[in-house]
Amino acid sequence: MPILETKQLIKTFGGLTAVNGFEIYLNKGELIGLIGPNGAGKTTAFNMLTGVYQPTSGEINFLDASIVGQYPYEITQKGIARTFQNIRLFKDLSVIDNVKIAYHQNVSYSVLDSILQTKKYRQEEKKITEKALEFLKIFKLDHKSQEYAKNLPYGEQRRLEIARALATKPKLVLLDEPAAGMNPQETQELLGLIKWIREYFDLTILLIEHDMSLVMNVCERIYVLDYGKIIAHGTPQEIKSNPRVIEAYLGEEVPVC
Ligand SMILES: Nc1ncnc2c1ncn2[C@@H]1O[C@H](COP(=O)(O)OP(=O)(O)OP(=O)(O)O)[C@@H](O)[C@H]1O
Repeated sequence: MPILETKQLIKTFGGLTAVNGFEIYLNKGELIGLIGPNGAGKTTAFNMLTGVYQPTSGEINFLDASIVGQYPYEITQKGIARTFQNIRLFKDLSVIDNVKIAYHQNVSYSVLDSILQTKKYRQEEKKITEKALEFLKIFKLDHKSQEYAKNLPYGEQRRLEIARALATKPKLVLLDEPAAGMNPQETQELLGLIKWIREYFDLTILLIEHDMSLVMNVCERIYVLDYGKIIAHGTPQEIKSNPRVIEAYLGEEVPVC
C-alpha cells in the first residue's frame, strides 16, 4: 500500500494548465525523483501535495486518507514536510530558533502560559531547546546555534532547512532542488546526507532536482514531467534511455553518472 498516491491531479492558472493528470505513488521508505525541464510543473505539483495550492481537480491520498482541501499546517501535522527551491529560513533569527519554531507546532502550553512564563512553559521550552540542539548536532550545525541563519554559508543554510523540515517529525519529505546553488563537493555531501536521513529517520523522500547525477545516483524510481504531464516513469536506467525523456530535454545528454 503506497504511503502517498495521487490520481489525475490537475492545476490550472487561468488558461494555463500547469499540471495535467499528475499520477504518482510512493511506497514507504522509497527515495523517488521528480525531474523535468524548466516550467514543467514540478513545484506546482509539490505545492498541491503540501496544501499551498488546491488542485483544480484530482485526488491526493496520504496514509490512506484524502488531504485535498487541507491547510499546509494540517498537512505538516499529518507528516509531510518540505524544503523550498529558494531557501526559506527565518534569516534574522538564530539557527537554533529556526529549528525550535518547527517544534512549536506540538507544544501543549497556552499563550497565557508563555506570557506568564509559567513552570509548564519553562519546562517545555527547556525540553524544546535541548531537542533542537540534539538536532543541530546531527546536522553538524550545533556550533553555530546562536549564529543568525542569514550568516551561514549557502550549503549550511540548505542543511538547516532540511533540519527544520525534519524537526516536524515527518513521514514523507519533499525536497525541492536541494542541490541548487551548491558546488560539486557540497552536492556530494548532500547526497550522503539524503541517503543517511532516509535510514536514520525512517523516511520516504520525493526529490525534485536538476542535478542529474544526484537523481540518478540516489533515486530508486524517477518520474519525468513535461508540460504538466508525466511522460516517463521508471528506474534510472530506464529513464536514461527513454526516447521521450531525451526529446523533452531537447537532445541534451540526459543523465550523467
Ligand atoms: N501562481 C502561479 N500563477 C500562474 N502561473 C503559475 C503559477 N505557478 C506556476 N505557474 C506556471 O506553471 C508552470 C509550471 O511552473 P512550475 O514552477 O511548477 O514549474 P517547475 O517544473 O517547477 O519549473 P522550474 O524547474 O523552473 O522550477 C509555469 O508555466 C509557471 O509559469
